[in-house]
Amino acid sequence: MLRLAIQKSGRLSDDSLNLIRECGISFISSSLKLKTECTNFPLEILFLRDDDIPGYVADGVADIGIVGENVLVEEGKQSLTVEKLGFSKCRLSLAVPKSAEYNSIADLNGKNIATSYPNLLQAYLDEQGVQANIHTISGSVEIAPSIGLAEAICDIVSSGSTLISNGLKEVERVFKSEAALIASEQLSDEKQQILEKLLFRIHAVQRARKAKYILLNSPNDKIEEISDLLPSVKAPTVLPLAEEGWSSLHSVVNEDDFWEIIEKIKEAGAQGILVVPIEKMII
Ligand SMILES: Nc1ncnc2c1ncn2[C@@H]1O[C@H](COP(=O)(O)OP(=O)(O)OP(=O)(O)O)[C@@H](O)[C@H]1O
Ligand SMILES: O=P(O)(O)OC[C@H]1O[C@H](OP(=O)(O)OP(=O)(O)O)[C@H](O)[C@@H]1O
Ligand SMILES: [Mg+2]
Repeated sequence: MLRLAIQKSGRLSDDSLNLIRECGISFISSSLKLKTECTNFPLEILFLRDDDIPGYVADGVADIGIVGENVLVEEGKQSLTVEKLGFSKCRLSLAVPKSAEYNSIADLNGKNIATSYPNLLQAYLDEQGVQANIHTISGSVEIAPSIGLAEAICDIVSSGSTLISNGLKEVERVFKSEAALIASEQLSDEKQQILEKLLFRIHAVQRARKAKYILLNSPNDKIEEISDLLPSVKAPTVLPLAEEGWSSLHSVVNEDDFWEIIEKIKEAGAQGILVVPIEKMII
């Protein structure tokens, strides 16, 4: 059985659990139970504070984990990374009061900066040649300037609304982060095999998230032109329609290119275009 550590409750929790569920893995979860065994896959899930996850995985108490890269790098455990997972995207940024004059990072020389990420911040300040006093606090960092604890802060930003609500402006981006899957360096062969099975499923889910299945009707004399516009896993499927002179074309398109492709195939004569989500994609 492979032990997976995920965040009990917070910004990583829902997406971590959804990913496991989308991999077809079932488990019973309740907010009070901090450990659960999956019913149809050799996986046990531990629900922990996110800061503890890299340490548990490094010590082999948990075999794998899902954690933000910001926490991972802060704790000096980036070597445990297996791969990025594409959710909980955010950045670690420096911010100062909206009214403060700020021209460059040099303005932070000799200033007090409050943060929960002292290592990441120190590395950034060193790189920039700035000497400041770092005050480590564990949360509600955005309050620090307004209570006189610091002149600047360094904290997680996503939409930026927490900064705005607290009268702050973002001035420097220190680190870009997203959720990552991490694994212990001492997995047994058996556990390694389970991890590979899990990764196979994760990749199928991730590929499917980015892709759409597209179905359309095409006059037979336009099949070639439209097929050339459609990317696909191998080649588009072409099926005859009950109406003479028409065919149905099926293919897979990337979500990012999707609107551009639709415009082009419509111009080329495609009709009755349907776009449907894909649940899993194995290539
Ligand atoms: N606003 C956000 N948008 C996107 N991702 C975020 C955001 N805030 C944090 N994250 C990411 O999610 C992780 C967990 O954030 P959260 O705020 O839930 O942590 P926490 O309060 O330290 O939780 P815990 O109680 O587990 O210690 C962060 O380390 C970061 O990688
Ligand atoms: O730029 P925004 O979209 O406003 O997000 C940024 C905020 O999100 C996180 O806190 P969270 O809301 O998770 O609460 P926490 O302080 O309890 O961790 C982070 O610590 C910021 O305060
Ligand atoms: Mg935490």
